[in-house]
Amino acid sequence: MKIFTAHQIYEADKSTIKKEQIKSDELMERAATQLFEWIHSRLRGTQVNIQLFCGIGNNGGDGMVLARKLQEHGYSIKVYVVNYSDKRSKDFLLNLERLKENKVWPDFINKESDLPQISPNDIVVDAIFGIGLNRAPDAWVGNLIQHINGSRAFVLSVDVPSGLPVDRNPWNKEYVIQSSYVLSFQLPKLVFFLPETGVYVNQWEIVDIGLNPDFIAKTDADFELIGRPEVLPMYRPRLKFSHKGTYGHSVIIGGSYGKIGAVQLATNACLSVGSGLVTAFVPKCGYDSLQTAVPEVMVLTGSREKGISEIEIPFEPTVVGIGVGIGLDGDTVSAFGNFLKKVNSPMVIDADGLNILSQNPEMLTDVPGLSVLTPHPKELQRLIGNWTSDFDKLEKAKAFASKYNIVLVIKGAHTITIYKGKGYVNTTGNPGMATAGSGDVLTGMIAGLMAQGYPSVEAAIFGVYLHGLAGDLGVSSKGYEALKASSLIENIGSAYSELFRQPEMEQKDNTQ
Ligand SMILES: NC(=O)C1=CN([C@@H]2O[C@H](COP(=O)(O)OP(=O)(O)OC[C@H]3O[C@@H](n4cnc5c(N)ncnc54)[C@H](O)[C@@H]3O)[C@@H](O)[C@H]2O)[C@@H](O)CC1
Ligand SMILES: Nc1ncnc2c1ncn2[C@@H]1O[C@H](COP(=O)(O)OP(=O)(O)O)[C@@H](O)[C@H]1O
Ligand SMILES: [K+]
Repeated sequence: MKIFTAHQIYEADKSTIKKEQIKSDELMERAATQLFEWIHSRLRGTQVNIQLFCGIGNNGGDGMVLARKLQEHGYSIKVYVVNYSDKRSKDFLLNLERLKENKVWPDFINKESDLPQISPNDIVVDAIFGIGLNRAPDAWVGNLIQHINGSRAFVLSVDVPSGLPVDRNPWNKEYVIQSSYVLSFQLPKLVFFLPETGVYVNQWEIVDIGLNPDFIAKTDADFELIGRPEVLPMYRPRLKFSHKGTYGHSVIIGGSYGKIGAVQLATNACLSVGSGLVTAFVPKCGYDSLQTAVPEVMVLTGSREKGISEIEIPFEPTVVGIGVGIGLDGDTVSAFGNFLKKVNSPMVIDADGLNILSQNPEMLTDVPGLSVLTPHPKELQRLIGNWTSDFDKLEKAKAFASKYNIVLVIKGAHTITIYKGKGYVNTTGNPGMATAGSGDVLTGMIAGLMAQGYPSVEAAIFGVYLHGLAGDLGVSSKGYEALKASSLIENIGSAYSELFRQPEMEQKDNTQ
């Protein structure tokens, strides 16, 4: 699903109004009716106090329509107009009048007003600001937002949490609604998925308001949300008359004394994701344990006992995954640099492989094009330098990936894969995966997919999705705390099956 900027959403609104020859208030009616249906199907008339806080723009207009519908269906409502400006939108005013015709008179809140009582049992509808927010809310509006946040009531935000701009970080972090649930119109917003701004959104859901599908299809987006519909077409089925040679020979290079487990996890994941053959290249100390732990994996060793000091692979691998557990010893760094000069096939580079590159940036030009680099935030910072916000980080990451013609996988709660100026935002995974070795598993999975012929960017997007799905299946039996990296590997097979589960059993993967 595409992720649009605020400007693109306004354009989509306009093109819908033009194409369908409707008036803007009809689109507002349509949007807010969907909000009403969502609430009504859950509350089914339950008498709970619903307090609606509406701004004076179109987000507030949505709130006005919603208030009218709730009132018409007998709900107990209290409506406030947060009167932060005299530039009221046309459709807001129209729907304010319609509400008054229904004999509902909102209270107007301004700078001098007392803050209304909100009980923890109330439902708050947050329709103060939408995607039109273009500066920090005034202090008194900020205080109201803080008051709502402090109420412990369930807060349902219309389109976006009020105070959260969609294309940048908030001006004032305190002046943003902490949403229990966001009903967002038509397309998801990038801020829902970034570490600094995603914290304002507990859960979200898309409300389809029928914006012009042709416009959406033909408009290029800088970011795309990756769910099952996006990854399914990437899947490469196994062929009846295939053999292990069809699915590539992966080589995983890494490990040092005390860190052989990283290679064990990566090779095992590589096999489990479907690589035809897997060879590990490790220092001598890793030989016995690897051969015992993963008998399917072939093992080559270097000449040293505890670390890698030269890398010789006596055949042409389909793909190389390098860096897990490899360490930063001087001889290892030289071996890594020399190997980069020799290798032609795209690689997956992780962990200390990335740290070696950060410390020796001249080596970056030897990284084969279309290689996949998989940094966690700290490793990314070492590679691209400091950033001032998540938006700045993404710009820098895009420039870095384009400069070296690589795929950059920025790992996190919503891992973002960057390639050719576009970002692909993952939707699977959970905090149970914040555990030692889960990144090693991802390295093996992406390498194993590349070995099978997935183009690098698809291997990264598909691998990240499948890795997160394996984690989601893992927690359903193990819980968050007990999930280990090896549990991810155990669940790779089920994750593949889950991809093809019938839609009627489907669950929405739209929670944080
Ligand atoms: N355009 C359409 O046809 C549709 C728009 N919809 C709603 O419209 C919203 C966008 O509406 P608007 O563009 O009117 O914008 P908002 O309702 O988000 O904001 C209202 C106006 O307040 C002003 N403003 C921005 N920041 C401010 C601040 N800090 N303090 C004081 N004033 C500030 C701006 O001029 C802005 O246009 C969407 O989020 C969505 O809820 C929906 O009704 C769906 C259809
Ligand atoms: N809170 C989280 N939600 C979803 N996925 C997570 C979360 N925390 C970590 N992960 C995933 O787990 C992996 C951790 O990788 P990494 O930090 O390299 O771990 P390690 O170095 O221990 O292998 C990444 O793929 C990341 O996206
Ligand atoms: K809002």
